[in-house]
Amino acid sequence: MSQQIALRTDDLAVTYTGNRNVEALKGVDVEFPENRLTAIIGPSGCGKSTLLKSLNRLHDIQSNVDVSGDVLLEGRSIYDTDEPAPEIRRRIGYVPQTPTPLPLSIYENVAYGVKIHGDYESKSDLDDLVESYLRKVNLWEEVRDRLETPAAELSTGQIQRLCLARSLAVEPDVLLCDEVTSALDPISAERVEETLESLKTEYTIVMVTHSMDQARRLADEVVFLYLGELVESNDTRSFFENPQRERTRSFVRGHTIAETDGDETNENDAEAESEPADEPVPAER
Ligand SMILES: Nc1ncnc2c1ncn2[C@@H]1O[C@H](COP(=O)(O)OP(=O)(O)OP(=O)(O)O)[C@@H](O)[C@H]1O
Repeated sequence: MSQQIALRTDDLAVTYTGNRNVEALKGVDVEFPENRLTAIIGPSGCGKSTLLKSLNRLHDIQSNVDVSGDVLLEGRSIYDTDEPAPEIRRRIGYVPQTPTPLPLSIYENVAYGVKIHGDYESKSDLDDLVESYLRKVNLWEEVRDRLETPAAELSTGQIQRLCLARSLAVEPDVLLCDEVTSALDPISAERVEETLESLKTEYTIVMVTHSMDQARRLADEVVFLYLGELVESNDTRSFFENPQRERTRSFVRGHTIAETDGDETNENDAEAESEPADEPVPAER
């Protein structure tokens, strides 16, 4: 059965123009299948966040960023279009690393999203929708008795799930998640992972992560970037068990060793970044 493609890039290039030009993405062609979770991985500075932000035109709000090529949502350009950028960002939601609740109650944080989408007729409809989105992110049971308290009183992990609920409430087609567990303690991170696991059959999710373990656990597909270029993208099992490129093998091996040692930073980063992309790496020990 062939997989539907929700989102894809076409020769996407991004350059930061400032005191010096930084080519952060160089002609990237990558596909994100519908209702699957795709992890974007790669060493620090390889362009993961730049790619994620290109996928819903977040660079528009920054000066000094040149974007060329294209991003297509269900086959239609999100750059060459009359569709307003806020509507594009509603359809392709972005969840940042550090969650920021609105200075409102728990209820109103989610209701805010529903009101943007406008798909309710009565207060009771709104109540039902708020409950359903809080249930989707596994937060309902934890907050049902205190919906009117300020969202800021929740724990960071609960706030992250609340922000996910708010993003879902505008009914996006795609959800972009930028290292959404990295600011959380392990238990809160686990709850957010459980939430993403339950959402991924219903939404197309694209997630940047530094953790190979997290990519293995959660992702259906993996995209590996290196120095702004796409090295390899494949289903998760093939990616980790049968990488096609030497660069991928080297990166996965380095991370596996680092994570086994309890350090999720990539010990290979410095070494990897100093090597030209197509230089052969030593054979696996
Ligand atoms: N606003 C900016 N202005 C200039 N250069 C930038 C800007 N943002 C990112 N860069 C540069 O673009 C390149 C890619 O950065 P990006 O943040 O996309 O990498 P990343 O893979 O997400 O990194 P990390 O894993 O450390 O978060 C890096 O060289 C970075 O220094």
